[in-house]
Amino acid sequence: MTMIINETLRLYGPSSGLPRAVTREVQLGKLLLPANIDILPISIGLQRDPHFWGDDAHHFKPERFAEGIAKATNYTPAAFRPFGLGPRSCVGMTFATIEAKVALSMILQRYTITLSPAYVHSPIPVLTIRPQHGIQVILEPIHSNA
Ligand code: HEM
Repeated sequence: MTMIINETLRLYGPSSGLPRAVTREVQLGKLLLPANIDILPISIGLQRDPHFWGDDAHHFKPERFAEGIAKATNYTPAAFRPFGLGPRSCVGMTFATIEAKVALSMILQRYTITLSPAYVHSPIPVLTIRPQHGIQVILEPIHSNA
């Protein structure tokens, strides 16, 4: 389940970019950033970059996390940062991850989930990344008394 959550956050994490204030002139690779500007590094670009993730970067492949995040990113922490990075990273990361696992476990103990034929894949950024037309699924009870 951890691998599935990580892969979901890699491709469809709620945060598409993390705004940062540049307080002093800084060289960032080939770019010379002047002081007193705001920048928006796009996380979703890094998390889909074939340089880090390979030619199948756009495919949903949870098994790429089978040996952990460090191995999946080839030891490049900035390539996977759905909860940010560094001293201002998300304080709710552990809570959110556990909550997702508890909720999913409760659903999967009771139902099988199939994607509805009505589903249209169209993730869009509206403050956060979200499915433009919702996610229609078919839930079937596993036990007759569910
Ligand atoms: C899947 C769920 C969540 C995701 C993807 C997420 C993602 C993020 C991201 C990307 C940041 C910005 C980090 C940065 O600027 O480097 C952030 C900050 C923050 N998040 Fe979350 N978050 C989630 C859930 C939560 C929850 C459940 C809580 C509270 C219980 C929470 C509390 C915070 C707080 C307080 C900050 C600001 C930290 C700071 O500025 O020092 N988040 N989160």
